[in-house]
Amino acid sequence: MADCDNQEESGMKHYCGIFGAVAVEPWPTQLDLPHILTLGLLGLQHRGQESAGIITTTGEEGQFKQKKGMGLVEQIFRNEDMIKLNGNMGIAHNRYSTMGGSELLNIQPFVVNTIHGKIAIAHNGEIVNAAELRHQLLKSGVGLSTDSDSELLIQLLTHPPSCGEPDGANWINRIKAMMKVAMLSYSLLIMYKDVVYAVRDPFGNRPLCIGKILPPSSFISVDNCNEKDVDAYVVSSESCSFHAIGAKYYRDILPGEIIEISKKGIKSCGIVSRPNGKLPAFCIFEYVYFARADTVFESQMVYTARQRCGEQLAIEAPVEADIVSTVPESATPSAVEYARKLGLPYTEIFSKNRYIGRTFIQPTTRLRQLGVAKKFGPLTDNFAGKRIVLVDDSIVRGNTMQALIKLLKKYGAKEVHVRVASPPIKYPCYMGINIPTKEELIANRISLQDLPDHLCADSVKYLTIEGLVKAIQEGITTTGQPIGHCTACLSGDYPVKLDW
Ligand SMILES: O=P(O)(O)OC[C@H]1O[C@H](OP(=O)(O)OP(=O)(O)O)[C@H](O)[C@@H]1O
Ligand SMILES: NC(=O)CC[C@H](N)C(=O)O
Ligand code: SF4
Ligand SMILES: [Mg+2]
Repeated sequence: MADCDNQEESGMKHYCGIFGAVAVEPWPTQLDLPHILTLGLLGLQHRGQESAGIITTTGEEGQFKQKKGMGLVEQIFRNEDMIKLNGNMGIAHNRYSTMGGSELLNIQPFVVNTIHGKIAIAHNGEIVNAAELRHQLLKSGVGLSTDSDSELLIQLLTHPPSCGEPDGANWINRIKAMMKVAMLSYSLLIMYKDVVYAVRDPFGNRPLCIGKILPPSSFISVDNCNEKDVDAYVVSSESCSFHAIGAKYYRDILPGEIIEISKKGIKSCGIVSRPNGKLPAFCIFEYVYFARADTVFESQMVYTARQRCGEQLAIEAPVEADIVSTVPESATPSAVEYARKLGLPYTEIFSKNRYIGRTFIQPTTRLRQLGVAKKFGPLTDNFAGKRIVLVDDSIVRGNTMQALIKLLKKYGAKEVHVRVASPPIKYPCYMGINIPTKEELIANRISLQDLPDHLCADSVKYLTIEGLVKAIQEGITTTGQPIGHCTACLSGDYPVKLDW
């Protein structure tokens, strides 16, 4: 049996969070925009912990104010920064780097000067044809100052579209021209003078939704309110960030849609279609693991979608046991529902230290070999002598699962049956998620047959791809829109043909 105790990395990481806010007229707004943006970013902290930035403007003279820094939101934005960032609108970004190192230079939002004034951009995703776009831009005489793919998008926007601009800058046409050449994935916020544009790539690979801040005493519904009832519009990678600022989820931005937000309200400026009538490819792992459970995507709460995955897992892979438990956090809704479906008691067996982050400095070898014991403590009384079903949302390298089972067995578990609420991850992702190389993925290293032995488990079963897609799509109630999800890391079926 291979020993993974000295490997600490776990999970699929690297996805950014973007957040924007525009106060409605009259300007100057009475709202505290810098705090709204900071709290918005804080609600998206799980999506990016390397660095963060906020850019605001009064929207009047085209000037931007900015604050950027390495680290967590709380460490970067201080009260004195809030005063300096005062404005009527702004965009913000939490970063996990996918292209371009994790350093000051690459912190977003990016700003450039154009012939019409400054523009700023915040990007979540990864451009799959970045190498080709970089080459074309450099060849056309554009100088680039970073290795980031997001800089390519802002540089593309500085170019007037081929149809020309007889009446001055036409940002919708520029955005559409950029969307024609930049291949997924991107959810974007673009700020220019007194307008923020919110954009999702035609496949809708990364999420983006709109919320409304209504007056605190308002009883008006978010769907039926007039524009004059709204204090501000907010845009976010996930609706979970709306709770802390008193905003209500209004709707998702559709795949390929361009939304214009100004002090007058929001306006949809059209939808850029996908090639050959292909279906959308919203990342299914946003549901499985990335997003916070209280987020709403495609009209359903992530927690509820995860519950359905657990229910489907119970249908596909039942097992006789005394208790069902979770690998906290993101697997919990699936575990709870797996237990309910099979009529087994759900019991917590781990206490998780929530303060162990990714930036934890590598300690000495002796301490490092304690592996996940730094992250999880066993609740021994709850499981000693019992047959356990341990549910996790995903297995990537297998480090977490192997170490946890060893811990459970060491403290007296009788049997441990692993049930995974998503299928084996076999392929890399080129769309903004840093999945380990093919060779590091446990599904490519160890056969299903040998996996229980490798993990020290009594049995291991995964949810099927069909089961996962069914569980996710069943809860989507929006009508009239095509539904489709990317499952490329599970199936090898990528939304666009890749050249490498
Ligand atoms: O197979 P591995 O490479 O070890 O990674 C898999 C684990 O990583 C993730 O959890 P994570 O601890 O990142 O966060 P969570 O609290 O959201 O579950 C995921 O939920 C699995 O538990
Ligand atoms: N994870 C992301 O969405 C990253 C955005 C962009 N590719 C960057 O590296 O900055
Ligand atoms: S390959 Fe996997 S992680 Fe990447 S976008 Fe598709 S479903 Fe999401
Ligand atoms: Mg986990």
